[in-house]
Amino acid sequence: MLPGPHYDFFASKKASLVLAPFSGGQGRSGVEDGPKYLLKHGLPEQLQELGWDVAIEEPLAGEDYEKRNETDKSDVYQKVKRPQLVGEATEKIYHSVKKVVKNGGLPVTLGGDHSIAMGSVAGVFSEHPDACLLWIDAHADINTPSSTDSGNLHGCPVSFLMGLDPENTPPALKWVPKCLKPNKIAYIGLRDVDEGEKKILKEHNIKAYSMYHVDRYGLNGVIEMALQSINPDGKSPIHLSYDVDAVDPLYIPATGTPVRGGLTLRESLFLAERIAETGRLIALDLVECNPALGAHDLHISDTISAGCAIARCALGETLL
Ligand SMILES: NC(=[NH2+])NCCC[C@H](N)C(=O)O
Ligand SMILES: [Mn+2]
Ligand SMILES: [Mn+2]
Repeated sequence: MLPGPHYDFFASKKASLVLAPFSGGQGRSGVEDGPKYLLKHGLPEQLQELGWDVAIEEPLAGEDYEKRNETDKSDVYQKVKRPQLVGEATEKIYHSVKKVVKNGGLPVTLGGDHSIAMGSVAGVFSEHPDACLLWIDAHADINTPSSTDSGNLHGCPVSFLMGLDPENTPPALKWVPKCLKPNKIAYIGLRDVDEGEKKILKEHNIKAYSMYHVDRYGLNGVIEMALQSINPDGKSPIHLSYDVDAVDPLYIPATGTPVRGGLTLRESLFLAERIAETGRLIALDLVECNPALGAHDLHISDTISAGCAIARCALGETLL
């Protein structure tokens, strides 16, 4: 039977915006201003308008991570850049997200770069070990400390959550629990995957849908296949980790590692709507908006307004 429109996609409409103004997972400053811009654009009010109770959590308040990012050049472990900084920040985010979930809220973690998902995903999975993860991204972010070329930790969060390279894990990241099984993650939107990452994806038989698959089967088809593989009975809670660089830079230009040939704006929203429709969404990350990388104001407002729209769609805007 085909499901028609229905009501009540979210058990309780309590959301917490978990602010993660953090840039230490990569080298381009400005991404730490993502949360500030999203708030200024009215995200909290927009979600309230949709009937959500909106709280704000600031796990990183009171510590100047940006300053440390500039000054502490000794924070390197083998090839990995700033593990101490990333380790501390993500652990704080972990505790904050875990608390939100424990109290029955839906955490919307606003980055910052994608390294912060080590905190958000670990926080969600510690309360819901049966959850599954949809990773929307141009990149696979599954490099290990051994495979990374750039040394940037925003290219590695998935490998830490899976515990792929324990011998080379920097001490400051040892707190990250091995909580993600390879059959519980699927990717959509990939188009810039490193050779080492391709090997890892293949070795663990991870469901990875690239833009080729989006063209081949249509986005809806790809979402169905992804959900079928990570959530076959449709009962697992879903964590949606949304890197805005999955979207074509025509629509979201202000991001640190843009790659052409991405999702259209409409596709990017449909994806969020389709996950909302499952009624299983329990957490959302929205990462990699970098207002400093807009060439002019229109780039910034396009990026931030599309980011807000993705969050609204994931939280049910276009459902009844
Ligand atoms: N979250 C992101 N935008 N990640 C980009 C990662 C790029 C590249 N694969 C790296 O490991 O450095
Ligand atoms: Mn990316
Ligand atoms: Mn990413």
